[in-house]
Amino acid sequence: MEFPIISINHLESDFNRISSKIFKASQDWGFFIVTDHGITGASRMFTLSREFFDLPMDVKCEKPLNELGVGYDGHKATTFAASEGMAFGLPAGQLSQSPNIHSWWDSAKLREIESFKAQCNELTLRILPCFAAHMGLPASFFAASHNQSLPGNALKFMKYPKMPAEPGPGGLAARLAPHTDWGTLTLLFTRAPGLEVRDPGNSWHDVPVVPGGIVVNIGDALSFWTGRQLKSTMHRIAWEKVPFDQDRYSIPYFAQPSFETDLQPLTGKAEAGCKPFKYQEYYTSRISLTWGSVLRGDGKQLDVDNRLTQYLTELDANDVPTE
Ligand SMILES: O=C(O)CCC(=O)C(=O)O
Ligand SMILES: [Fe+2]
Repeated sequence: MEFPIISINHLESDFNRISSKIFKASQDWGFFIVTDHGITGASRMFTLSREFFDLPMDVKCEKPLNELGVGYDGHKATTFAASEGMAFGLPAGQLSQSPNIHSWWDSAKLREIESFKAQCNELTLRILPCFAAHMGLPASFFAASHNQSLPGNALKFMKYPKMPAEPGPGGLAARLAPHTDWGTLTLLFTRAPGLEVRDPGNSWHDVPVVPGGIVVNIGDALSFWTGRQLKSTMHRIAWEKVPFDQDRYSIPYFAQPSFETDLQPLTGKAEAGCKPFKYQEYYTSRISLTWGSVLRGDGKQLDVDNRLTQYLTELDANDVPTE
């Protein structure tokens, strides 16, 4: 089974053909890679990411991640993730007003982040109409709920630091445990292998590294909203896929609908237990499951991880046959 790689150079002029490929890949895999997307500046983002993560830990920790998805999400070496992150949430143009950005991110750097976020947002607004078109909906149907109000779309710099030794049996499960994303679409910038996804046959499949390509995946919100016509697919970064003595960097961009978006299943398996709810309800439950202890500052991460693992297992059981 070939992992879908789709050039979107002529998306607007050859809309039916290219949007069909995107729709089909999202139904079958929930994942695909886009090339010829026009986004520039990813290298500069990786440079900023490295420079920031190289700062001393106590400096980075001054502004820990908040519930609006802004700040440093560090110290994580748990059963869920062995990573640190710097998240830039909020709707377009609002970062400079956030009290949660460390001063190392001066106004010039924040302008660069905002302009990269704006390019990612534009790409999101090009891809979302592909789904609407194939579901008999107005082109702007999904796009209209994005980016004007909270929570906005989040760019996140991620570093999975190298480890002093290979984790043994019973040690950390993965650099990033199997999970689904919460929002509508994720764009992932990465140059390093390591990401695996569930393929349509439910086996783990390596996501190829395509130079200049962006990995795109469907998140839970879009999957619920489309009555699970589009798949929100489990993905992970296993230890064996990245040498333990190497750092790994990546930059996901998480597009999200506004909090008040009603995720009423539009079509499909609405009757199969998909109850309607607002995106805010889902966001709040996922943020507390994933980052609860980070936000409370009590360090009880393991407990949170167990609940998240259980929750994701249940979600997985609804979506795909168990092994
Ligand atoms: O770092 C990666 O390649 C994947 C990141 C990811 O899946 C996530 O942050 O949700
Ligand atoms: Fe993810």
